[in-house]
Amino acid sequence: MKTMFKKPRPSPTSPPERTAHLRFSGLCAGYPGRPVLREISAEIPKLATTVLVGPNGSGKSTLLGVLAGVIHPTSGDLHRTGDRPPAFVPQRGAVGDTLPLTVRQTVEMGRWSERGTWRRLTRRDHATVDAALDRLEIRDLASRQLGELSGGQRQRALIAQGLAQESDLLLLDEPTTGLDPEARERIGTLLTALVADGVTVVQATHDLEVARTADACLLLRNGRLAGQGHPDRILTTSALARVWQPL
Ligand SMILES: Nc1ncnc2c1ncn2[C@@H]1O[C@H](COP(=O)(O)OP(=O)(O)OP(=O)(O)O)[C@@H](O)[C@H]1O
Repeated sequence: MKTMFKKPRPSPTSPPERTAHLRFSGLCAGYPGRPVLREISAEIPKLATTVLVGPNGSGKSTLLGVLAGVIHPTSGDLHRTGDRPPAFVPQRGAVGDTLPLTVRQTVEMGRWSERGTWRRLTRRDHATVDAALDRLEIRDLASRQLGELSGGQRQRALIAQGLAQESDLLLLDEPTTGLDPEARERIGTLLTALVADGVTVVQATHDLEVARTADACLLLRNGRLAGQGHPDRILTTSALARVWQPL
């Protein structure tokens, strides 16, 4: 697998196109004894929101894991622009309720990749953590235990941890699942604002309403790409019926 971090230089003769933040081809990945992603080739546009849509088990989380660098592809090429590692916000359910961590400690973990696990946080790290808490409007929850929070509050703490990484690529696994409409809208508004601030956002979602507001969509079925492009063009009634029909 090749991973490139340099910004591609546009050729003066190439036609204008939306720059890709990530580009991958022939990507295969999975778990020991369980291949999941099969020959996926697609692009994630820079400074845009992209949704990964597909039935349970279609490979959305696995693809996010590959883009985050936590799952290594078994074959294929992955090219990434930007010089900071991606920030990955896992599914809320994947984070233990019983972890003895406060909200502030959870968000501080977002500085570990920069600072190292056991090094003291600098004044700048603390300022970054405070800014992330403020952005998610959870500064008043900073000393509460993660396990005592509501689902929406915990989700905001995990997103704040992602923001504290100060990456230009934010990957989120179902950030709005199980949230009430107000919490969902709050997160949607935040993600749109992040794009305006220079962040490329990719989220896996089951929420077709959220998906239709994205700039781009990758539709997955059984580990294969069933479509990519603007949600209006990809999430048609017939495509959804085809993708959701039993295998
Ligand atoms: N850690 C793991 N070890 C083995 N198999 C796994 C593991 N995680 C996921 N799988 C399997 O990989 C396949 C794809 O799972 P994945 O979580 O990527 O799908 P998904 O589209 O995100 O699903 P969902 O919508 O249910 O979250 C499934 O068959 C799943 O059982």
